[in-house]
Amino acid sequence: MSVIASVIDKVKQMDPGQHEFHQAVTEVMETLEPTVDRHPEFVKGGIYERIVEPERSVIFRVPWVDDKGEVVVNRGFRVQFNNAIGPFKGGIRFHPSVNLSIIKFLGFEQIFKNSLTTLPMGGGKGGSDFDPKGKSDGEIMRFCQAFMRELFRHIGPETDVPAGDIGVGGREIGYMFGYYKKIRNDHTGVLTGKCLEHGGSLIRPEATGYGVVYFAAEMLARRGLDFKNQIVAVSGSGNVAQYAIEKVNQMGGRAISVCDSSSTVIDEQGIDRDKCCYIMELKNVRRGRVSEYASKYQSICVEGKNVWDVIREQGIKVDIALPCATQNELDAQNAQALVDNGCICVAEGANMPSTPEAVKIFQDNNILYGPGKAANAGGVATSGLEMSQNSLKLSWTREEVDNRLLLIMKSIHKSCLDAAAAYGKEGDYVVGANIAGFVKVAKAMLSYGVV
Ligand SMILES: NC(=O)C1=CN([C@@H]2O[C@H](COP(=O)(O)OP(=O)(O)OC[C@H]3O[C@@H](n4cnc5c(N)ncnc54)[C@H](O)[C@@H]3O)[C@@H](O)[C@H]2O)C=CC1
Ligand SMILES: O=C(O)CCC(=O)C(=O)O
Repeated sequence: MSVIASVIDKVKQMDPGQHEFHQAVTEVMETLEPTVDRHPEFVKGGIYERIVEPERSVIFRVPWVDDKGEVVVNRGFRVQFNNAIGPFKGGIRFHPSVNLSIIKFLGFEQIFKNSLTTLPMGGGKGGSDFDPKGKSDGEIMRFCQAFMRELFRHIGPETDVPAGDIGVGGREIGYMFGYYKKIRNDHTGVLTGKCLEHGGSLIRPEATGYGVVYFAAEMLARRGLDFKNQIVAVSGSGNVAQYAIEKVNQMGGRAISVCDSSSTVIDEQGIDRDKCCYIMELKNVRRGRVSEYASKYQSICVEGKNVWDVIREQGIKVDIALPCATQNELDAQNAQALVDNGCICVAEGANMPSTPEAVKIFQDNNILYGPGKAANAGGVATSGLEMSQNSLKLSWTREEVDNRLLLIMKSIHKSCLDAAAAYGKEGDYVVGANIAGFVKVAKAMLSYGVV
């Protein structure tokens, strides 16, 4: 049995039931096969076995008091996966589905994504099964403080630097940072995604959504295409989706969809600047449901279905697909429908949103397919820029950060293509992203000896 197959087997045996983690490991490991012959030193150094095992996983109790005065207990996680090239770095997710498998898959992906950014950041991820939906602001604050009451002892600006993810935005980062500062008496860059007033970076809120569009534009340019007049389907309606829509509009495309966990809205006229501002206010301030959009603007609203189901069922024509909601949201049936309807490009704003079967369909049909770890790396890259500004005690302008983001996305795109070509898989962004991200981390791990 090859070293790769035996590593995948061992992960499945050691961690039965961690389906998302198995999926992420299998997807990455299978594409690393060509590195085995090229780098016998990686095999000898046990790199393949070591890279699938987190440095450490912390699981902790998060007790807090709700508005009725009752004690609620949630579970907290921080998986510090790999710090070979820099401090552990990756977001925190608050969602009822969170478990160890999901946090491990996200932390594992983060290793390669962060390596691709060219910045010195290792991979980690955290979160809780806490459900922010319907909670008051006071409850959110008390939960964030309770979460940080344990997390603080595991993180630090040179150790592990968390940020946001699903259910964690500027408000939550503010509550967590405020509590960290209070109990450590230390105003330091221990979290990113902070508000501007306490050390955040301009463009960080926009970075993941803008970055995914910059990445897609690079892919399209290879075929002499761009965003102008393209019909773009976006899923989700949170941080990544909102700024992806904003950038699609700026680049002359027409974004036609959003969704949340209750419903999907399709607006074939296009979600223009004003409608996008409405969604931002609805989601970030009023914390309402996307179905409200349909009572304000002429559009289709379908309850209980995601964007990709609705697009398939209604036969809606889409040129570019940007899945920006959550893992495994886009399955084979919906991928086939996109292909059949003439879709030319899929760039993932979310982490692992396409199932393995969907990815195969995109690749078999020569669709420009940009996997999340490359296409959505602009968020963490800009977090890296926030860390640099915090260390320098400086704030860069909006233009400066946006320029750096654009250059980083171009560089990630090139690294993917270069690595794919170097390993005999010309044009394959999946192979390219995995190998380019992996080789740098593997070399760093090797240089430390067996630790
Ligand atoms: N925020 C960031 O900087 C980055 C986020 N990502 C990924 O992007 C994705 C979205 O994250 P954010 O926009 O930050 O989160 P968010 O919490 O701001 O928004 C998530 C959106 O997805 C929707 N959603 C979640 N689960 C869903 C489901 N089961 N069905 C339908 N809709 C669902 C939510 O309703 C919400 O609109 C996640 O996969 C995250 O890991 C990736 C890189 C960076
Ligand atoms: O900005 C960060 O550190 C994390 C972003 C993130 O969670 C991700 O890239 O999935």
